[in-house]
Amino acid sequence: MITVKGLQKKFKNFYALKNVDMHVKKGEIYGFIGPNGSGKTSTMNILAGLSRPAQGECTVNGLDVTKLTHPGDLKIGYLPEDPKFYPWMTAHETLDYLSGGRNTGHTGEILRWTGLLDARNRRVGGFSRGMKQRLGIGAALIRNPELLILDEPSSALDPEGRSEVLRLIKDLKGMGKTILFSTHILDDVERVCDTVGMIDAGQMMFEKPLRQLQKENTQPIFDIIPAHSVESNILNALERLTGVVSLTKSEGSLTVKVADNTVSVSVMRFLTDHEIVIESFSLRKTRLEDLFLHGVNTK
Ligand SMILES: Nc1ncnc2c1ncn2[C@@H]1O[C@H](COP(=O)(O)OP(=O)(O)OP(=O)(O)O)[C@@H](O)[C@H]1O
Repeated sequence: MITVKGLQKKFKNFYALKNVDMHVKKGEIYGFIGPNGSGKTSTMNILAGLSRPAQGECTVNGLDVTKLTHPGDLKIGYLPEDPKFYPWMTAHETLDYLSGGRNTGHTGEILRWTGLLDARNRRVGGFSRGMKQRLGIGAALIRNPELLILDEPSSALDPEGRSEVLRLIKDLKGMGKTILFSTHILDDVERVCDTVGMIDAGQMMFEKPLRQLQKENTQPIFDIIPAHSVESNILNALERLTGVVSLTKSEGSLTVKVADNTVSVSVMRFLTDHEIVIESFSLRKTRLEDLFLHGVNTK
């Protein structure tokens, strides 16, 4: 759906984008992450046909965006970082206006889907941030595009508003749409994305399926919470088990560092043999948050 190669963007003498490669596949949710000022909006504006790159190849929906005569030719849905609406229009009037007065059935559907049906006759000027954002997503969908580019759709919202927006993004995927969205909230990426691309200072740091990223960064550490306290001689025996590298005990939980994931079998067997009731047994995953901080700080 989107292929970007060697993308550069220059503002006077400053390169906001130095070398960006991206591949967004049909039907996926792609999370575009990066710290403030890293180049997410600059990239997305180019992809939406709103700005021209200094250099690089950029194909969106089969069209070369560097040769567009009008952004509307792209047939995508675009939600800017801070969507603006006429405050005196109602939600219904806004969507009707954006659809060019066509497709009124679709407008009703969008109002229902975005949870704005009851508020359809209220002026948008009085809408909360979350309502405006949902209206913005609805507006991006008004012409039924296959690809949606959403710039920070959830970042300025409270947890409930974020959950609602993430639900809409998942729904869009269910409708067969392709979604590229930017965010700096890594939890949101972990909740909905298929692929993650990370940009820092105008350069892509990585682009990988979320599952692969999580797998590659899984640490062989088990966090075990026993239901009752475990005697120290049993803990010592557990620490001596083949494959166990170290064991640390803290406030009712055990941190067991192992050589690799397969050691889970003998650790579980040990716990069963010693009739240790456990409340939780989990393999620790490196959170995207850690990767992000690591990637940014070790550059
Ligand atoms: N019109 C402009 N003129 C000059 N510099 C700009 C312009 N637009 C963006 N920049 C600069 O380009 C860099 C990338 O900005 P961009 O808005 O793309 O980042 P971002 O990742 O979207 O940041 P944020 O998360 O804060 O929105 C920043 O250093 C920014 O100051």
